[in-house]
Amino acid sequence: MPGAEKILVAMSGGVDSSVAALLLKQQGYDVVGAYMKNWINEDQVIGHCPWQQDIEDARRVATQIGIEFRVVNLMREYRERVVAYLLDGYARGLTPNPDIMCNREVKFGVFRSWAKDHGFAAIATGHYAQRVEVKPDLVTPAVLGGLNADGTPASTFALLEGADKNKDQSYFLALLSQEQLRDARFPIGHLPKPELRRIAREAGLATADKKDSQGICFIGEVKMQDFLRAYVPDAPGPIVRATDGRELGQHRGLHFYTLGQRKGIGIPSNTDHEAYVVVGKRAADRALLVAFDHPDAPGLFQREVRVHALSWIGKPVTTARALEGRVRYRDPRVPLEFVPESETTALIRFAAPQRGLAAGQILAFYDGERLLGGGVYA
Ligand SMILES: Nc1ncnc2c1ncn2[C@@H]1O[C@H](COP(=O)(O)OP(=O)(O)OP(=O)(O)O)[C@@H](O)[C@H]1O
Repeated sequence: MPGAEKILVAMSGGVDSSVAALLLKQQGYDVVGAYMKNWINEDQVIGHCPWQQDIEDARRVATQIGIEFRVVNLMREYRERVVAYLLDGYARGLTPNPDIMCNREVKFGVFRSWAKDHGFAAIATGHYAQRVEVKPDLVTPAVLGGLNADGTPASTFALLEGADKNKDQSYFLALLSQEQLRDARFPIGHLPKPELRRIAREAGLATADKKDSQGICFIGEVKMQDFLRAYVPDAPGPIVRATDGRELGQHRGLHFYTLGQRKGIGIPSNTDHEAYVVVGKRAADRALLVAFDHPDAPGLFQREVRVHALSWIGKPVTTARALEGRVRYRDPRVPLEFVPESETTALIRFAAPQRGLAAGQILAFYDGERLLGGGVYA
């Protein structure tokens, strides 16, 4: 009986997860709310951290809804699995994606395990994404993560974009596995945001008018630049114009820059008001390569790219086929040809050249609004 299912709701202190908890409670589930304490600025290196306020907000909402509330301390795991990945990536000249890694490793990783260990059937979040059951025969049992006791394939789930296309967060779930999705619930994924706010106000939730969170997952309001300044040593080098090799200035470290970046390069535009954009990094002399922001700037646009660390939610795509891809959060899906080269790598041919595909970032694959999986730009 679904009414008896125990669900642990990840409550961030924001309005989306507040409404997620409310809806599950109204649907008759046995709901407990939990705030994940993942990153606290013990060293006071970085100023304002709103986590205490967030815990208070989450707790107040839990009380209003009438559910138990806990704080789960995952700081060690977060440091090991997300901060270490982040710092290692920057040290290697990549542009990591901590939000996506945090979802795979922490929210749907250790937090999910914690929930299962404590007798919960599933975890829920306030992501704008939709989980739907699909026919078992669409996915091989090996991918499903198991068979039922009678030998038939266990249920399979697909992940669809959130119904509110302006808020869709499926991109951030691109590296989830079938097993992780099986244990996940997205109670607000079918709602348009204005409707969600209305529900929150009508229920008088303390977070009804709280503004949406910004910045990277769990590092709270801290901007990535401040985080890097505090945790990665400076490694200066020249800023070089890619088109003619002319040195234009100095930078403090390649980790402050990413392919396609225009803001904060520190080199003024020329007299025609043309802006510089980052087009590459040269490891040998730590040069930051820049060019005027034109479609033909060397290295800025790519029609072909390789991805590695392929990850699939359902059946892996093992033969060349036409798919769609989202090259970054909030970009529209674009057509591409997926050409597998091994189990974990593929060559991607975009129908139209794509701008600023930084090594270390994630390409998410879609079949229409169904998220299939993702890979990391080489
Ligand atoms: N510190 C946290 N503790 C518990 N759950 C969290 C935490 N941070 C994020 N989450 C969960 O992950 C979901 C997506 O996180 P994100 O940071 O993108 O928030 P959001 O979309 O603004 O949602 P919200 O309005 O609930 O904060 C949240 O809705 C919540 O379920």
